Amino acid sequence: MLHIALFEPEIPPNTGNIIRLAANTGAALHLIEPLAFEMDEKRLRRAGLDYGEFARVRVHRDYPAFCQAMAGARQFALTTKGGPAPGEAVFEDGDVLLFGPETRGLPASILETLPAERRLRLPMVAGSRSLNLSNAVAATLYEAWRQLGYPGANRD
Ligand SMILES: C[S@@+](CC[C@H](N)C(=O)[O-])C[C@H]1O[C@@H](n2cnc3c(N)ncnc32)[C@H](O)[C@@H]1O
Repeated sequence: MLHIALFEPEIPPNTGNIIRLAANTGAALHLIEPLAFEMDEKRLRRAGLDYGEFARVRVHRDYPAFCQAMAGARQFALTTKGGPAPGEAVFEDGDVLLFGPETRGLPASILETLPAERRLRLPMVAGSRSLNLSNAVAATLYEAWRQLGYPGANRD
């Protein structure tokens, strides 16, 4: 299973899109606190999500707690300051795809802990600043899932 991790996400509709994306692809979703919003069932329903989609979401109290929970898993950080594109990485079952908050990106203190080949950047044309968070997650997750052969997918 692939793991998506959102570090301190700020914008509820982005997280809502990513909850649906995780449910659609069989990925696990990890939200790393503090969150800029509440994740209760009533709000999720209002956002068009159902409880089944929320069931695969785990909330972690901070980044060290997340690392402890995911000990042994390889983390790939997605950053506008990164190097190789996701298509140049080789993903494995159990990998973590880690994304930063909408207004700040991932802090240097986290990026510095990862080797350069695990800091990835989605290519953009010159002059672009960044992709929307949920688009960045979708593009990266689909590349990783493709590399694994789309396990669990109904391909009829
Ligand atoms: C809206 S962006 C953050 C923008 C922030 N000002 C920055 O430069 O990092 C939110 C998150 O989406 C991901 N992201 C957006 N565009 C990306 C890109 N071109 N390559 C890799 N990750 C990207 C990163 O994880 C980023 O932290």
